Amino acid sequence: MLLTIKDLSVEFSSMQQTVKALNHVSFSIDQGEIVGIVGESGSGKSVTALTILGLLDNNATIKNGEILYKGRNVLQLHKKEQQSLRGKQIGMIFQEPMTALHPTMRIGDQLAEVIHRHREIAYKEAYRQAVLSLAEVKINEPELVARKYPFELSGGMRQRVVIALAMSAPPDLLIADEPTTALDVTIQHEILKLMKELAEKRGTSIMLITHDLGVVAEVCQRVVVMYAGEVVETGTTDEVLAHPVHPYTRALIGALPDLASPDQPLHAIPGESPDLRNLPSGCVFAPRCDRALPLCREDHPVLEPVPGSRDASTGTHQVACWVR
Ligand SMILES: Nc1ncnc2c1ncn2[C@@H]1O[C@H](COP(=O)(O)OP(=O)(O)OP(=O)(O)O)[C@@H](O)[C@H]1O
Ligand code: NI
Repeated sequence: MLLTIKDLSVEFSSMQQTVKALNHVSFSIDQGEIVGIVGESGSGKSVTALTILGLLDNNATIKNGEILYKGRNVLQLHKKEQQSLRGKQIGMIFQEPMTALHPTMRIGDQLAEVIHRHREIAYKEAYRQAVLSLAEVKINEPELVARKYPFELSGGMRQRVVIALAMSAPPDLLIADEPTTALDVTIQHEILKLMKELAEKRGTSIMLITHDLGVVAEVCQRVVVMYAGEVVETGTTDEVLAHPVHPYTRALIGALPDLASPDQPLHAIPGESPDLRNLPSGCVFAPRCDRALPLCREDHPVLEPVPGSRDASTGTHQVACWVR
């Protein structure tokens, strides 16, 4: 495994209250694998990414767990080592491409600068490779674009540049947090396809954070479904989409726009996610669950292999639900 997260719990203290953002989160990402992390707003997707990257806010405390990257616990690295891990071994892409770009530096220079630093090659050669990397992310007329400033490009073009930057080291793992959310739908598909192609070509793993199960279905081999700071279901994308077990996963699938009958309204999931300052003692989803038993309100279910599932032999399909 390239990345293994074991039993990770993270809390934030703000205004004398404790927000339990992550509770015993465990999952792993294999070499070359594209894994989707899906869940509604506030489920802990970004906090998971920021913990891996060592970028948590100062009011965060890691209460429990470890994050093994190539067998080393990144939570025990010094600031300097974490910094060199970021960018060089683990690339990052966030929702808003402008935040990753220097506003007053030409595209080619930004890329060349990073390539020069990471690959330790002369600047002139780095610039030549920068132009090549623009061509690799399917930017037409790369020499011309290299001489432009970020504001001169469209949102989709900027995100392509950010992908080129993030892949320049080149990293073994790319963490992409809602990389296409700010883009319009046709551009979204192009960017996802590009990320998938590049990852396959280079053997890069991707942790793709999204609230959109449709995105997961399009590019991810495996999926981790999060709810209120917990992993509630995980497995191969095919298995989880075809045989979802957790009522929350089922609800997410039910909320997908039905391509066969586009006139159907979207099914929103009724109810609200729990208050992370005051979590229920039983299952976190029980208050919204239409199949909840008395047991579900009392006892907290943990992730366990789904009995009888196609993947049961390898134990990859797992669910945290009493009604499985
Ligand atoms: N610095 C912080 N201080 C206090 N609470 C925080 C802080 N950062 C995150 N949180 C809380 O942690 C929880 C998880 O947040 P996170 O950003 O991981 O959600 P998410 O799944 O990425 O949601 P979204 O889809 O909206 O990006 C939220 O309730 C959020 O309010
Ligand atoms: Ni987020």
